Amino acid sequence: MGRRFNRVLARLRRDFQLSIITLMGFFGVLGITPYAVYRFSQGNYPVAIADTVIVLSTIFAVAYAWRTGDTRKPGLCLVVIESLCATLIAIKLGINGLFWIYPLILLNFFMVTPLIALLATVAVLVMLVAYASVMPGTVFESHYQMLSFIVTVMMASILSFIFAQRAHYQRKQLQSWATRDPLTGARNRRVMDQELKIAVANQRRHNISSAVLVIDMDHFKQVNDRFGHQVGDQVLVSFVQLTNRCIRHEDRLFRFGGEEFLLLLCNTNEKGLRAAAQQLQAQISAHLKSPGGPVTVSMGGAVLYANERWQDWLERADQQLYEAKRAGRNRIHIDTYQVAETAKTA
Ligand SMILES: Nc1nc2c(ncn2[C@@H]2O[C@H](COP(=O)(O)OP(=O)(O)OP(=O)(O)O)[C@@H](O)[C@H]2O)c(=O)[nH]1
Repeated sequence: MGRRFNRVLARLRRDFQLSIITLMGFFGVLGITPYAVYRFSQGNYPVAIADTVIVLSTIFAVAYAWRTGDTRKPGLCLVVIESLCATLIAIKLGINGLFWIYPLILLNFFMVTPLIALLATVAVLVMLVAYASVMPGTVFESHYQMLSFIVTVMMASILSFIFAQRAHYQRKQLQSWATRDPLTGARNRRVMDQELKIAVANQRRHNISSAVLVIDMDHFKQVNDRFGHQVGDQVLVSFVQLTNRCIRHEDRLFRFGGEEFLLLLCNTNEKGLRAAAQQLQAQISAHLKSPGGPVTVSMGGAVLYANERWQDWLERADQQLYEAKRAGRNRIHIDTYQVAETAKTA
């Protein structure tokens, strides 16, 4: 029980959007349920049903987010459903219903991207004003009240939009600082460990094979010594740009050490690994250069075995890199399961 609770807390701490959707859901259900009960007791069924739909859809959205880890779809659904219900409630209750539009604005900006939230709020405003124009005296008691409502809603929306945009940008920047190498933009070592663990889990649960390629610049010290550190840096940056252009969208490049990189290829067997390595090497031979001429790389690769620990998998690829270096550099060495088995039995 205690461990389960700790796991829930850890997940909430790790996943910002999940914690937001949970918090909003909690307060939404807590705040609206008494009103739903009250409206039913008063016989105001359209509003009672709208309140109930809000409560149930909120519970469903939070449960969906927890089960799947996807917060985008339930967030969007909530924004659409709650905007429609809040509009209906405001139409039915007039000024008493209009108060609910303000928490709705906040909810929108917490749940979806700032632009979608702004559009949703404007849509609610347009629906209310259009209805009030067709049926005067239903939603607003006077033109002055309608104008005040439009101005205050727009002010609240625009300020929320600016704040949300800024928070969105800062979160992205923080995420980038925490996960990317500042020089090359490749993913860093911390993310690498996590992604390798995910690949191992995918192998165990879904039998999806993954492969790694450890790539190391050849004689890179000479580049630094002859042309300076800045030129060395530029070669590293060019290498990452070149590699990112060559690999598939789902593959991941990490900066493993100084001039050592790791390429994680998902859903790849030994044949695929070899083909990817050869293609990358051809591109590097053709395009990666320092002022002293072409820069070559050595590569060591390994496909993940069933039930293998990620550290052992990495160790095998590293061993192959070592062999490639020892064999003269500018070459690819791939660890083969069959060969390893044969060698053991021989
Ligand atoms: N410019 C630059 N150089 C780096 C960076 N990180 C590591 N290096 C350099 O990479 C070089 C690595 O040298 P070695 O480990 O001797 O390897 P090497 O010269 O490539 O030789 P082999 O790997 O055996 O082919 C060192 O000179 C490091 O200073 C970096 O961020 N920028």
